[in-house]
Amino acid sequence: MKHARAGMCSPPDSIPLLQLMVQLLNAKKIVEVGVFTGYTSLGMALALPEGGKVYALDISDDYASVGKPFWRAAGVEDKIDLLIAPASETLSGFLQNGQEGTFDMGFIDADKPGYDDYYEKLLKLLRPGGVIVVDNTLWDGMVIKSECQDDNTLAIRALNDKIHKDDRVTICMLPVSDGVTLALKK
Ligand SMILES: C[S@@+](CC[C@H](N)C(=O)[O-])C[C@H]1O[C@@H](n2cnc3c(N)ncnc32)[C@H](O)[C@@H]1O
Repeated sequence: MKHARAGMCSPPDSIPLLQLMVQLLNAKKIVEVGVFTGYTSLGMALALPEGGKVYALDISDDYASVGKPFWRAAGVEDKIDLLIAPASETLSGFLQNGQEGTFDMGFIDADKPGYDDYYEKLLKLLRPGGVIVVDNTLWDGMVIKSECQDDNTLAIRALNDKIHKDDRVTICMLPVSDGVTLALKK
């Protein structure tokens, strides 16, 4: 909370939701795209069973290293693999090394123009019945304001429209925190 950019940290109400998803899915293998303070990684790792893993992807270790002391203090450091690189490359690497269909859950909370690519790659990486959790899908209400035409808003608006029509998934958009869409892979 003392970090200069603490406003990017996910709000507390997203943590019980993520933890419930981990338990409902009996998840053991999770990808998180966008780690920043490590708060959501910590929340999901605490809900994982022994042997479970969060693959935590971020482009910057400046941000991602903020959470490490908290992961250690909570005893979940060995449940989180921090992978520092552009998330698109890391996800492509997972696909290339045969991990398609092996993940239970994905959580997207990174650069908004990258969301569509992360969504497509996560859909391939998830097993049928796995869930992608997409954060910020209400984007502070800007998604319904036609005057908002910046790159971030356009990217989220386009992905919302695409997911709504996407027959590869069953969806539910929740008005939790800044809008959270759950997309279950059929
Ligand atoms: C909104 S923050 C994530 C907040 C996090 N859920 C938390 O609880 O603190 C977004 C993160 O996405 C990361 N990010 C931005 N572009 C990225 C990219 N191309 N690949 C991977 N991570 C990226 C940023 O470095 C930042 O840490």
